[in-house]
Amino acid sequence: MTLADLTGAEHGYRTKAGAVPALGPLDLHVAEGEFLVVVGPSGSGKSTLLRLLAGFEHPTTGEVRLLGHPPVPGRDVGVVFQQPRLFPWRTVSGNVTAALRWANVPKNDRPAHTARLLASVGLGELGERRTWEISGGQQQRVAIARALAARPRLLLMDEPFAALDALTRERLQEDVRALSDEDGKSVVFVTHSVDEAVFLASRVVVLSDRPGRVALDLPIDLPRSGVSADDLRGSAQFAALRGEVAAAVRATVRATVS
Ligand SMILES: Nc1ncnc2c1ncn2[C@@H]1O[C@H](COP(=O)(O)OP(=O)(O)OP(=O)(O)O)[C@@H](O)[C@H]1O
Repeated sequence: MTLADLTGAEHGYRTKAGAVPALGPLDLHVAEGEFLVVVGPSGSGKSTLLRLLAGFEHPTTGEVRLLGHPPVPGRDVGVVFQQPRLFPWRTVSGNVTAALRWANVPKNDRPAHTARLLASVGLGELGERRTWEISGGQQQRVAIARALAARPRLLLMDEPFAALDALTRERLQEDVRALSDEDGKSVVFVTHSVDEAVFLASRVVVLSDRPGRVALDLPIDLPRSGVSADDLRGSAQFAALRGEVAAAVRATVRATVS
């Protein structure tokens, strides 16, 4: 079954200076279990695409459907942003428990769910810390656990690792890849990094310059188990796919400049 569908979807923002066309028209279908990574130049409408899927914005024309219906904010989707946006007055556990409360998980079940979610993002030992007592990478792990709390059918991630150092970023990529594979979780993930896109994705879409349209739609058939992350990143197949995506991104930028 198709999980999410954009059909002839366009979005423009109204500003004092007039309408700003941001995205589309776009036909894009996200299948159940897919890890779709969207790459494109700055301003090509990647965040707008996520906002449409989350139901934060409605298309100016065309249709957006999630499980066959217009998306409703907070229902069926979890969102992770570039900044973790945690509640500083709560502990790490408290941040996840709050999300479980919003998801109407019964009070007695919340401690066990919180422990399971924190363990799944590698934070089993840090539940009692305050959010300022953990690193940026760990804060982003809390944000992921919080987004998963409501068991969303679709996880939307908007450049979630952009502010992290290179090593932390690679560790988080490996963990998110494994997490989505174990869970069969459907993900739409936005990044500027071609390496990150090819490593994470089961499919990469490159958007053209604003208003973004599909410039490349490429299945990524890299093995999702049985190979170490280092071997995968060093493989000839990875290099070939990276080359193909990078060429499409360069072409969108050239089209903008010329
Ligand atoms: N609230 C808004 N009001 C007016 N214009 C907006 C608004 N949000 C985004 N835009 C414009 O819409 C276009 C697409 O923005 P969007 O944030 O979706 O792009 P993006 O690809 O995510 O960019 P980046 O890679 O820089 O984060 C841009 O030209 C942007 O300036």
